[in-house]
Formats: sequence, structure tokens, C-alpha cells
Amino acid sequence: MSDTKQPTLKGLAADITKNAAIVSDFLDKTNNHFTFDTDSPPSFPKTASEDVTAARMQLIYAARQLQFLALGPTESLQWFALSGAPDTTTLQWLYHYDIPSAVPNQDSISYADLAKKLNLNQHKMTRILRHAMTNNIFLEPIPGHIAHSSLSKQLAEPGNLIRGPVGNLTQTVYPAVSRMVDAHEKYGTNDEKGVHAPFNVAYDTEKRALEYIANDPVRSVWFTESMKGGAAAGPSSTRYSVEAFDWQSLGNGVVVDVGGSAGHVSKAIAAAAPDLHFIVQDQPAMVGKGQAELEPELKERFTFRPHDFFTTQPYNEPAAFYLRLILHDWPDEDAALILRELAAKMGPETRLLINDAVVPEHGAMHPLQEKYVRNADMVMMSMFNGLEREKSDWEDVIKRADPSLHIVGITKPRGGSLSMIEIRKE
Ligand SMILES: C[S@@+](CC[C@H](N)C(=O)[O-])C[C@H]1O[C@@H](n2cnc3c(N)ncnc32)[C@H](O)[C@@H]1O
Repeated sequence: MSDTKQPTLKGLAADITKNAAIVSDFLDKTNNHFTFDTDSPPSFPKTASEDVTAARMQLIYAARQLQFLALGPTESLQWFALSGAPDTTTLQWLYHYDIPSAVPNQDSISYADLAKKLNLNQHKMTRILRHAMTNNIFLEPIPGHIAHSSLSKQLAEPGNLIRGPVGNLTQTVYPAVSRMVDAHEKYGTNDEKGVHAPFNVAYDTEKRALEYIANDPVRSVWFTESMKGGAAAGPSSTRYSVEAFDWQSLGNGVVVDVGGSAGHVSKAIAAAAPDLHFIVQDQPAMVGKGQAELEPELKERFTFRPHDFFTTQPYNEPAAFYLRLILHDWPDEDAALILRELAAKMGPETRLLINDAVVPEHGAMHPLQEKYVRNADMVMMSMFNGLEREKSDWEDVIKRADPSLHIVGITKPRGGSLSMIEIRKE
């Protein structure tokens, strides 16, 4: 059925022209235009105003919609069905063989020399890399030679924070997502156990994904780097976690960062609230890494402790228990268990801060943000039988944990994908 709000090709084109001008003017001023060449700036400037950020989001969304309207329904479906798996697979392949590191920084290299250097079949390698080029990953400046594009160059830089998310998502997550039908056929769609997720079918294991990953030396590095990379930029960057709560209001209290990985989020908060102290709890390997990497100037304010959050919480009545991107990894029963252990150690002044997505009703957020959250929801379902929760889901799980817990506020900074749910104990 048609409705008056249906976008049209011309309407979208006009929308794109208007918003492209706003974004382009900003990039002119900051001298930051993206290109496909290696001298392109790597990411959008963080100094963008809210108006520029909104115009950029609308620009990306309208360009996507325009493509659908230009293709029409049948060809749109064809593109979907054909592109999704190869797009991820070629990225997975070139990451696995670390092609980006083998291509020279400034120069090109022939396919023949590259294949010889990496001991790969030249014909297969060339076909895979030419597919990656359809996504602007690598360039072919002269026939038969490959060189870096602005995208592939990011993957060649050893310390670049995008390597973590690309590694984790293509190598560990993608095989799990691709087995969703098999898992639902095997266990049924009502099964909510964390050990019966598509991940368990893909990896033929009865271990929970996070335990399996923590015990795999390569995947655990991708995972930790992925958390760090996701926190460094984009809609779930730590800047929004800092913005979403008045951390300075906790004075010189202690924040217990439950499942805080190697402490990267606490460090961002510490910079904004210089009197606060942090106890970062996680699995032994994660806190070991955090302890080893801790900057000398933070030593007095940071403690790293191994702790399993399904067991008795050792710390009593801190200023806050903080859980960022923890509970979406767990089905309701497990999430309630984690919260119950914390509720038992909350005093009247303790805040329980859950920093996770609160999925609005369908259609209530910008469609591009909704796409991001729905993608994350599919990853949670595939990896852990976890979920991104709506407000009523959060209310249910919090009450299930401990009826004396109640939500006193939910804040979501504009542009960010995560909310801060502030909870107190009665
Ligand atoms: C999605 S990551 C979130 C990390 C961090 N809070 C952030 O926002 O980037 C989930 C974290 O939970 C930790 N974790 C998993 N199971 C745990 C357990 N039983 N006890 C404590 N931490 C656990 C993982 O090691 C991982 O660091």
C-alpha cells in the first residue's frame, strides 16, 4: 500500500544534495575530505556539531535508499542475496592471509610477486582481491598490479584500532551468524540457553562463546581489540559513555567496572572525572592484560581483579557498579543472575549503571541507527543467544534479578547507540 511519506528518486536526490553540502562545507573547513587514496583522513572528525552529524547520518541513509529505488525490488533482493556472503568472505580471507601487510605502503606490487611472497595460488588470490576492490579495498593502479586504497591501508597498520573489529567480526562472528538456521533447527527457536546459540553449532562446542574465545589465544586478542576498536570510534564510542552520566558527581568514589575487559572504558571515564577510582573486574586473561598495559600515572586510581560475575561480588557498596556491553551478551536468566549478585552488594547510595542499547519501538530512531542496533541484535543472538533489549525487556530483567531495584533514569546521548540506565535499590 502506498503512503504519502514514500521516498522518491528525486526527493532523495534533493535530500542528498542538501545534506552533502552541509557535510562537505564542514569537511572543507577542517580540510578533511575522504578519498580512496592512501592519503585520505581515516575517519570523520570528532569535532562535528550535532547538525553536521545529523546531516551526515541522513546523507548515508538517503544514499542507501536511493540505491534501492534505482534497483527496484527484484534486483535489490538479487544484490542482497548475492553480495552479503562474498563481501564478508573476501574481507575474512584477506585478513586471514594478512594481504594488507604484504602490499607495499607507497608502491604497487604485481599479483605474481604477491602470490609468490605469500605462497598463494595467483589466480584465486587475484579473483578474491578483485572482488574486494569492488568494495574499495585495494586499488589496481596499473593492470596486474595491486596497491593500497584508503581502506586497505587501515588494515595494514599494526596498531590501527579497526583491525580488532574486522578480525573479530569476520573470523569469529561471521561463521556463527551464518549458522542461525542450523541452530534453530537443532535446538528449536524457543531454546534460550547460552550454550545453544548458532556459535555452538558453528564451532561444535558446548562452551559458551565468551569462555571459548577467552581460551583461544588468537580469538581472544581479536575480541579484546574489537572491544577497544568499537569503543574508539562510531556510535558505541566511549565518548558517549562519558557523556551519558555525570561521573564527576561520584566525587572520589569507586566505580566497579564489571566485565571491564582491559579497562579501556574506565580509562576514558577517568580522564573526564579525575577524582574517581576504578576496580576493573573480568576474566583472568583480560585483567592481566589491563594490569600489564596500565599507564604509570593511573596506577594509584586503578585496580584490576579477576572476578566471575556469576559468583559473589567481593566489593561492598561502591559509588557505582558499571556494566558496559555486558548484559546484551546473556539471555534473561543469566542477565538476572549477574544483576542479583550486584544488587546484594548495593548500598543506598550505590548506583547500578547499565550502559547498553535500549531498543526503541520500531521506527522511533533514525533508520541508520536502527540498522546498527538490529545488526548488533543479530550478532548477540548468533553468538550468545543474547539480545538487544527494549525498555520493557530491561524492566522485566531488572525486576527478575531483585524486586527492590528500580530504574531512576535512562539517558542516550545524540549520535550514540548506547543508553545509560541508572538503577537504585530501595
Ligand atoms: C562485550 S565485552 C564488554 C567489555 C567492556 N565492558 C566494553 O564495554 O568494551 C564482555 C566482557 O565480559 C567479560 N566476561 C565474560 N564472561 C565473564 C564472567 N563470567 N565474569 C566476568 N567477566 C566476564 C568478557 O571477558 C568481556 O571482556
